[in-house]
Amino acid sequence: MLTSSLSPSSTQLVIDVLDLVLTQKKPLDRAYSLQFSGMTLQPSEQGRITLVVGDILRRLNLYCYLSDVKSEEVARLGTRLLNTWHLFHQLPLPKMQYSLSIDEADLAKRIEIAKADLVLWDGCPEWLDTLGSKQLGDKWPQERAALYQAAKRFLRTNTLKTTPDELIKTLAKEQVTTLQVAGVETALEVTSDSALFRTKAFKLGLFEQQDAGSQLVAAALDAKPGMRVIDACAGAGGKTLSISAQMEGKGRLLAMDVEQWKLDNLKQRARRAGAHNVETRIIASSKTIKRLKLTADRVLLDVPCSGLGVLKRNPDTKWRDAAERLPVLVELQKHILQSYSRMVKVGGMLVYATCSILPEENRDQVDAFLAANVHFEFIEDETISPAETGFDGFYLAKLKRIAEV
Ligand SMILES: C[S@@+](CC[C@H](N)C(=O)[O-])C[C@H]1O[C@@H](n2cnc3c(N)ncnc32)[C@H](O)[C@@H]1O
Repeated sequence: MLTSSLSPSSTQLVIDVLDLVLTQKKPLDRAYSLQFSGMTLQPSEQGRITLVVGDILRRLNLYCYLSDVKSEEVARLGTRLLNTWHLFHQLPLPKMQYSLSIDEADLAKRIEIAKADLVLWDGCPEWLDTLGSKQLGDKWPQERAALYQAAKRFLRTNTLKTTPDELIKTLAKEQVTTLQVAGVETALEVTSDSALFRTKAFKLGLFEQQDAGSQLVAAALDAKPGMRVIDACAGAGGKTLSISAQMEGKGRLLAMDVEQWKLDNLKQRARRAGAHNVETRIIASSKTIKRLKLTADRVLLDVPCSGLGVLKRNPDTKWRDAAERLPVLVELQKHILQSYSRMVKVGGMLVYATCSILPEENRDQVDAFLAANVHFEFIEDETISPAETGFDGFYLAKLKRIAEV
């Protein structure tokens, strides 16, 4: 958390970013790029702004209650929200020329009331609490509390170019301090406030920023050099690059997606990482999948999902009603699993994965698939719990094809 208050100009930037997200419904990363482009902000100040925006979005309903400001009033009453945020975190108020005052006695009363309402205290919207309680039962309160914590920063060592030990030393020379992460071989946790993307180590492709949980999902694929591997929902390639390193850059790794701009981004990242065995292919129609029938030793289906495991990193998702989108996503996941599983060869393995912790998107999907596809066998599954690991939340299931049909 901050140890000094925001400057007046940074306070205004926080209000402007929040307004873009909450009133104009822009995704958080888009709001940052709209707000920061063309500005010459010190990386440290940019870091402080993103820290405050992130914290406010993770517990928006709490801060709105404490300041008596509605989320849609942020442009007009944002100074009161920000003053409240500073007082709540025991920081001096920002020195703005004009700002709305706070009744400190009323704030103290509100804090006591909020402490007694754990759903509010954990910054959880009602729709999410209902969904989480229904699907996770007793496990939900601890996940709900974990999901308002700030996301830790993790790196994945690019083992095509270096080792975790070497990377720790290389980064230390650039004033980036890191720690090894127990149980995740390639992961380092960043413990300094450094701007990672400006380091020489990043430009040389020695690491990628990737959550430790996401690294575990990619590792579950157990891809070996020389195999034919398909990452069928590759996006911008977070897991693809990790898989390429597992394969030591040898064999064929096909990264597919329905969005070309993501694959273009992936190609650039692959070049920097020296991941020369990555090939990209747009999924233009069902024919793209049919042509690859029974060809792959490994298939990763990192399907589109509610993203409810990664709310620490994407807290704006909390304030869009994802419950409405859930049935559509569940249908799409079902379709992808049924149709894309055709690409696995006999004896090959499929990994179905989400960044959700909801059983409906996870084990329920796998069980329904297995019931309808006796030529696949369940190996094992794992839910990576934010509460238990401190990582983002993921699910992965390993399935083996035992016959053609
Ligand atoms: C969870 S994201 C993948 C993240 C990526 N694997 C990573 O590690 O960075 C899901 C991806 O599925 C893609 N997608 C959506 N519909 C799809 C479909 N019908 N077939 C394949 N990919 C799809 C999305 O464009 C998105 O990039």
